[in-house]
Amino acid sequence: MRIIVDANVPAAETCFGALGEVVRLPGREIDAAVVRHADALVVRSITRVDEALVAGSRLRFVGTCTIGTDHVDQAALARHGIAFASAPGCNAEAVVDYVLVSLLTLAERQGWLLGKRRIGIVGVGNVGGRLLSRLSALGIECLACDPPRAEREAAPDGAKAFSDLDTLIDECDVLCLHTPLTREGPHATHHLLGAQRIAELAPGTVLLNAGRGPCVDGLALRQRLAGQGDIAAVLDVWEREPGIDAALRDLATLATPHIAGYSLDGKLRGTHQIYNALSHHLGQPAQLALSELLPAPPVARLELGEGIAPEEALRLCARAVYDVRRDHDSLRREAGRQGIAKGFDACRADYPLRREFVTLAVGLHGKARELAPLLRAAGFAVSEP
Ligand SMILES: NC(=O)C1=CN([C@@H]2O[C@H](COP(=O)(O)OP(=O)(O)OC[C@H]3O[C@@H](n4cnc5c(N)ncnc54)[C@H](O)[C@@H]3O)[C@@H](O)[C@H]2O)C=CC1
Ligand SMILES: O=C(O)C(=O)[C@H](O)COP(=O)(O)O
Repeated sequence: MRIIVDANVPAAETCFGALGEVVRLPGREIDAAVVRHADALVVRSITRVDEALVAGSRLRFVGTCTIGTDHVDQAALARHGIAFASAPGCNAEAVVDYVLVSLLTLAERQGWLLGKRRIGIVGVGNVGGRLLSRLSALGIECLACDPPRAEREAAPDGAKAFSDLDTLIDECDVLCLHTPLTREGPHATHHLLGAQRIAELAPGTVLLNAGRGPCVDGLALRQRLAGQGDIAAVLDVWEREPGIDAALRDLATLATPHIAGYSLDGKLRGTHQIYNALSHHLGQPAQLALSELLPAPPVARLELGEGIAPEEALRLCARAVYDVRRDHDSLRREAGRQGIAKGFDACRADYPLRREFVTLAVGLHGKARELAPLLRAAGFAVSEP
């Protein structure tokens, strides 16, 4: 059994080595010639899995260790009788950490309080739903937009859990996009934020996209940022990755190379979900538990004494786990050194160790104990001695 695995999949040998011979390759080098003599293929989001890749191969299983599946032509796999699995929700907590750190960073730079902003969440699935829960627990006012869910979950009394996108644009200070990329159907998301909606954003709005790049019209956004300069953008995903628009990157307040979900925890969950799926496909029991793959966190504990303001405490704890400014700076630096596309990929291939908020235990002392509900709501493990 020959299993081709993307070189960016952590713990590949540990997991898939138990099921067959593992051959590791950079995702962009996985082509039809490589796949021809493989039985299983394990990818991340940068390998386009389509008719041209799989036709003529003896593949029986394809797994993507990612949430997004827009790089996989599932109809082509079905035509060739190839089983498919993805990893729903695997890195959703990491994306929520990314959003919180980014907004806390922006709040610090621009001099506002996150707690005073109204946040619109577009796409309320595994990522958006967790974001909504954490922000609501923090006492932050949120509006949620998810037309497919609104249709499925319409309440008999007509009560509305969801708003439409134009209401979010009118009423929110921050818009967070967490939609999949779809190009067809009544709720297609390609250029969901197109030129007209971008023109309608009120001055001062923050637009954060951690879904897929083509959900936003990058040219229209660049023109708005360059022309009026009165909104702010936090962009993790881009049209035409890795050859992204350098001018748009320069105009974004925070610009990162598609790493919102790149916690070690999230990546290992993705590997483990596909390991389970392939084991199941082969009719073998999965022997490895996820807990066996995760190391101890590098920063396990932080002690807070009194005298620290609530949002400052949040920012401090968040940055002890993950500081988004590092990823913003490394994209700029590596693009300068290697060119935009190579730099973008290099930042992702050599991504430093990052864990999730839940791995940080926060000790609270004296009056700082009052911060316990806030820090728990943000996702940290809090202990009050
Ligand atoms: N930047 C990054 O590193 C990452 C990006 N992602 C992206 O985020 C996307 C969302 O992830 P999950 O929440 O786990 O997916 P999910 O499938 O659990 O949720 C997506 C939600 O979007 C909703 N939706 C679909 N069309 C919509 C529209 N036109 N307007 C508003 N809502 C719409 C769906 O009904 C669903 O509830 C993924 O498909 C992936 O593309 C996911 C993980 C990491
Ligand atoms: O899970 C997803 O969906 C993502 O966007 C991934 O975090 C992207 O990671 P790569 O597949 O590009 O390594």
